[in-house]
Amino acid sequence: MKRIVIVGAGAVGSHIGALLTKHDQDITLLDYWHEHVEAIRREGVRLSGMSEADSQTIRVNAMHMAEAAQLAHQKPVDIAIVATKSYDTEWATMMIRPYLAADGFVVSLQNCINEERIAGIVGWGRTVGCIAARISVELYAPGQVRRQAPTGAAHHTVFRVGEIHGRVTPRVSRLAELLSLVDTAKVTTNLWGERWAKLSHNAMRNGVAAVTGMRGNDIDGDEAVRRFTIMLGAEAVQVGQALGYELEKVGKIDPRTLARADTDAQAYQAVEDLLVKERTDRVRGDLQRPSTGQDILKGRRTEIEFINGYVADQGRRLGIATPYNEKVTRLVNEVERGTIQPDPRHIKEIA
Ligand SMILES: NC(=O)C1=CN([C@@H]2O[C@H](COP(=O)(O)OP(=O)(O)OC[C@H]3O[C@@H](n4cnc5c(N)ncnc54)[C@H](OP(=O)(O)O)[C@@H]3O)[C@@H](O)[C@H]2O)C=CC1
Ligand SMILES: CC(C)(CO)C(=O)C(=O)O
Repeated sequence: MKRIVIVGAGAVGSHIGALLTKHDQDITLLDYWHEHVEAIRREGVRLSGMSEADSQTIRVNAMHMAEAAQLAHQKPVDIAIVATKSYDTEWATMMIRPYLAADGFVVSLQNCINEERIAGIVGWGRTVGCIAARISVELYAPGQVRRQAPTGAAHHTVFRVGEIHGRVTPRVSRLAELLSLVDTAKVTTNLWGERWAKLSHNAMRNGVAAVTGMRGNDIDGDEAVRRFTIMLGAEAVQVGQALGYELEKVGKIDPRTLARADTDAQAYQAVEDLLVKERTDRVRGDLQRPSTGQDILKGRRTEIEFINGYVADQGRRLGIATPYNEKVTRLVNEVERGTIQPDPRHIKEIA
């Protein structure tokens, strides 16, 4: 059996680690947050979801980051899943590197585009990417994770695992098989197109949640805020396409339509209809809050420079204007510094 260590047991890491453990996999969670690790050791990971039936408590092997050196006395790590925030990627990879098996590898199970950061430490050959599309989890108390997206059905694949070069290898096939114990999973031959599509999705929702303090369904329910998210998405897709990526769908939205939505009224309407429909169809629960919004509530650093900030940086490099992504990045920075408080008006006034 493969030994899997999850470095960064936040909402995503704890959720996946608990469900893999439930399916008898060899999982170790590794995290800095003392109370969280202690709560898991005492009581297990408490999962809840959109219905009562989703509630369960699973005992999981958890280690404090300060105990990581103990790994030297244990079975080498076959798969290290990095599920930290993007700004913690380098040290997390550096920390786990000495404990990897000879053929061990590191998987970025994060948002944003962190594979190059990981490859800089363990090499491209030991780097794998995995997108988690529509999992919507929140670590709202030590050891307690709530999910606000239904589990994937036949029409939606949650985990998309891919090699950097796009070929289907035994190790990514095996990883997708493992993740399918948690939810729907597949191997993608288009990791970069998936990554940029998810980045565009996050560019639409995460910064806006942080600046407004709004939850996912409220964002889609407000015409002015919704307009702003569509502009963000259009810019993000334009930049991704200019970089040469063949973007996959952004949520349910065709990227070519989204790219035109800032100038073409028909394209705009098509995107808006989909966003409104997602809300009606309840593709996310009412408690769902994009992770950057969760960070603000918790008074923690956000990944904004890796989401909207990154889109704006790449746009600048290519000579593509990204005023909406620039603006939301600046606003989130101000919220983080406490010079403004989260409020929908920051966005509504511009939109
Ligand atoms: N949440 C989601 O639905 C999704 C998230 N992602 C991505 O996955 C990656 C991990 O995100 P996510 O799991 O949401 O991150 P979390 O914010 O849940 O956890 C990240 C880390 O923050 C610390 N932490 C979290 N909450 C607290 C708290 N209240 N007090 C003290 N420390 C806390 C923990 O340890 P430490 O102290 O070591 O920082 C934890 O490992 C990111 O790249 C994110 O964008 C991708 C898809 C969906
Ligand atoms: C759930 C989703 C897609 C919301 O933007 C996400 O990835 C996040 O919260 O970071």
